[in-house]
Amino acid sequence: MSQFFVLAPTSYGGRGVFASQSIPKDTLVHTCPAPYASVIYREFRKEVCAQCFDYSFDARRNAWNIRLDGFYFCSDGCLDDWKRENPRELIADVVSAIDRLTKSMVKGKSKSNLSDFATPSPGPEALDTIWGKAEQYPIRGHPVVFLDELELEHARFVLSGLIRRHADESSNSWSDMLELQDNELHYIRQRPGALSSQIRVYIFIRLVVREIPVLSQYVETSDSVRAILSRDPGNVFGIYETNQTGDSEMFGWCMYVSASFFNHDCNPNIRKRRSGRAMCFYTTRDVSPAEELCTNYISLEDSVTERRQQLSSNWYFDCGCQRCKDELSETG
Ligand SMILES: C[S@@+](CC[C@H](N)C(=O)[O-])C[C@H]1O[C@@H](n2cnc3c(N)ncnc32)[C@H](O)[C@@H]1O
Repeated sequence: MSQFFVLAPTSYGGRGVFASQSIPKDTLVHTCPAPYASVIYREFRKEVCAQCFDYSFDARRNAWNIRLDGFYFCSDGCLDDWKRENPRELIADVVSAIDRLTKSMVKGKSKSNLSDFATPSPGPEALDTIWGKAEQYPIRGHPVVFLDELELEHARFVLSGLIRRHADESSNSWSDMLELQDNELHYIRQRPGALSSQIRVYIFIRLVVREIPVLSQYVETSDSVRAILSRDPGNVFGIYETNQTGDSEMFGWCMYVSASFFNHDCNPNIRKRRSGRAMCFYTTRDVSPAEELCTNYISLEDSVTERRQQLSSNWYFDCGCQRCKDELSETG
């Protein structure tokens, strides 16, 4: 995997990343060059470069930067990189299908047709049955399923993953993505309404791709959409400005596959830094061989109770780090 580390099981939380040698402070130990799937929130789409995710609105000229097919770029270099790395015509077809369908959504309509998908605290079998029903839901002859703003962002995120799957068909990138931890049950059990929301997203995606055969093959069953949706919670990274200040805004979110194996520690020894499209990890102190390399998923300034609460409700795990153990024993 890397000259610096190996992936191995931990005693407390699935797999982790362990140093395979001594690593000095401030070493770049890993770069994940690009996300597998990503979305920039609608309100930032004209202001954030679609390629390098930098805030690129030119306020001095009060003008948008370079534009192509509804995407905005900070430079010709970013535009060229984007054209080289992405299937432009396919993306344009998806964007125009989303725009068309969004215009014909009628608020409140069709939500009621989907009420039989709601169920409290389902087990794995109940989930399979519900998703099976969603696959049979007739999309023709019904009003377009209504998605709220965040559901639309989820649909865009999943579609970016399906487009990536198609574009990278000759590589192992889809099977690599499937290696990420699946958090479906935790997420759905903790968030009432999450399952019916995911089903609406799936049905909307079926509508988006119904005239796009290279993508419609991936939604005949719900497996691929479900695979992305169930790896989104607990694995994705927010897109923030690179020179992050305390009050920096989140522009959207990304799924970085090889960057998602670092566990959390409330006393981490690596830090992440986005560099354009890439996510980079640096050591924050000297690391010994066999030490686990851990980053932090949350702010480290909060109390042990607050940190554990955040990790439990937003990341779906009870933190097993040494700092939590020490502070919990101090607080009794
Ligand atoms: C982004 S993944 C990290 C890689 C993961 N361990 C795996 O095997 O794919 C986040 C998940 O790792 C586990 N995890 C990470 N940090 C942890 C910690 N400090 N305590 C307990 N579990 C942790 C949790 O299951 C969490 O949902």
